[in-house]
Amino acid sequence: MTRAVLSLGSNLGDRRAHLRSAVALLGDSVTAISGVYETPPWGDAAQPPYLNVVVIVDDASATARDWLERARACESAEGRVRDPERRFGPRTLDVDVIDVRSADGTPVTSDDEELTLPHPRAHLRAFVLRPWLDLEPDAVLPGHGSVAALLDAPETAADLAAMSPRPDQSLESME
Ligand SMILES: Nc1ncnc2c1ncn2[C@@H]1O[C@H](COP(=O)(O)OP(=O)(O)OP(=O)(O)O)[C@@H](O)[C@H]1O
Ligand SMILES: Nc1nc2c(c(=O)[nH]1)N=C(CO)CN2
Repeated sequence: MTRAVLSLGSNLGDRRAHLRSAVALLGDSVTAISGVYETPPWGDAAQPPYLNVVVIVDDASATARDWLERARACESAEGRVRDPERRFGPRTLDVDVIDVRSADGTPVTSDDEELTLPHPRAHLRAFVLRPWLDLEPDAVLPGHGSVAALLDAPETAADLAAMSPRPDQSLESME
């Protein structure tokens, strides 16, 4: 497997610094970084807004499981503490594996609780779909259709309207 779409989010501490550190840790595998968006918290409203980006990563030797391990390593490096009482609560860094493709472009699917692919809630999250669409206007989320259509759906409308581009927080100079 070679290519993955990762969603990075932060709403505690120096949010941009956490995102930057994660991109640096992912290293040469990063092939594209979206613009940064300020986004309303999804799933648990009583927390500060997030900064979110999507990155595309590519590594011919990486399995889907390797992308999960790398995502977890980024979260640990940024001091992510899990609160068992708040599934979608605040965090220094969240890195989710959204979509993985094998070398020929075939989507990798998995029902494993440890690694579900595509990510089971990505189709409901404007904070994933909007920056992904910026990078790949023809993107498709396997099992759910085009990312552009998902962003037109009522499920994502309110969050899409409430999120805003933050060019002042851009990570692009790291590419
Ligand atoms: N596609 C995936 N990407 C990241 N983690 C996943 C994925 N599928 C399953 N998991 C599992 O989900 C567990 C919980 O992850 P985490 O605490 O980051 O969840 P969350 O970010 O609060 O919620 P969400 O998964 O909805 O983004 C992880 O330990 C991981 O093993
Ligand atoms: N806006 C936004 N909301 C979230 C995010 C995130 O990255 N951005 N991550 C979460 C963890 O699942 C829960 N809610």
